[in-house]
Amino acid sequence: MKKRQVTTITPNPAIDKTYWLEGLQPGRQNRVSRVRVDPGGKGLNIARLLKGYDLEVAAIGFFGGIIGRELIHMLRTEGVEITPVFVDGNTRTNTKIMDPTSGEETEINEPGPYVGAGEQKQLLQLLSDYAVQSGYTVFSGSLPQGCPADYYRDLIATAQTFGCKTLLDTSGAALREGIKAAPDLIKPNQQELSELLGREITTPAMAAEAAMELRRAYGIAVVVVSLGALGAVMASEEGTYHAIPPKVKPENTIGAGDSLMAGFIYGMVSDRPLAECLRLGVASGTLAVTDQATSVAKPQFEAVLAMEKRVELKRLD
Ligand SMILES: Nc1ncnc2c1ncn2[C@@H]1O[C@H](COP(=O)(O)OP(=O)(O)OP(=O)(O)O)[C@@H](O)[C@H]1O
Ligand SMILES: O=P(O)(O)OC[C@@]1(O)O[C@H](CO)[C@@H](O)[C@@H]1O
Repeated sequence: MKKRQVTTITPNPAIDKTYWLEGLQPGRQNRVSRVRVDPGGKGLNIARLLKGYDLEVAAIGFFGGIIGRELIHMLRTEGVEITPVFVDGNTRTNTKIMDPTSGEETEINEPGPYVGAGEQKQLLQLLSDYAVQSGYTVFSGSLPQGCPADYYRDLIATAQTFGCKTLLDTSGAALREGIKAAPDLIKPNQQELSELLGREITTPAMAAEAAMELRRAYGIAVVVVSLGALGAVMASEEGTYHAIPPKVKPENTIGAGDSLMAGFIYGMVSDRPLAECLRLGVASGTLAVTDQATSVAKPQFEAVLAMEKRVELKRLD
């Protein structure tokens, strides 16, 4: 019996600083009307959400400087078990600008501190310690400077040797290389999928076709493609599905993908059929966009269950 249900791996965590600013003017002085600060980084968002959903979860990643220590403090205050690999330099601050009138969201993400080969090895070792105790390992977000594009491939291969299920949510070269390790699940969004395949994916039907193609080409058991307000499609051995969310008023869609992942993982951990995991994932993602925080400030599973009832599930194959 594994001690922990889920371990999330966040190589490039962040503090998210969100500004509310009407009519951003590049090249001019801009004054914001409101600001909020949240812990950020995809894997840390997933860990906080899963903790809020009452799962046994641990988080590991690279942290540095004052911001890194502040971030660890914020997470521990919420009761998230976190084991850092410390690096020189400062954990990044990612700036998000919300325009309340247009609804436009602008993201300015820093590259993160430099992570050397020794620290990369330390995280690999730490992952072995956690993978042996965990049912699922979740690899999320961009890689910091210094990490090669195939770093996730090595991490995933290591977790697989301990019989862990591996889930990957990243973009660009890290995604292209990471899928070569055949993780159990990937969750690109529409843009990440288009970039990966080198062609524009614009409809749920195209996304479903592309998801099936990726399963076949790389031996990935489950491919979920998130499509913003259109929900998400999934290709799996249990069928191809589209989960469609209800219409909601979006407050902040940043981190919605992490909430989708958290809902989906909750479903997997509780042995639900994959179509139900997708429905829970879309419910959790949709709930997140109604919250002003990047991801969700105070995740509660009862709210996900209420939203789940409003998500329509369609079989596509
Ligand atoms: N405008 C919206 N209305 C309703 N639900 C939404 C909206 N935007 C996102 N969602 C929900 O959140 C899920 C994930 O959204 P999205 O595809 O934007 O993820 P993402 O691009 O990976 O997000 P991020 O990288 O910011 O975490 C969707 O599948 C859907 O359930
Ligand atoms: O730069 P990355 O690692 O791709 O994304 C980082 C990030 O934008 O993702 C999260 C939302 O999903 C935020 O908390 C965080 O700032």
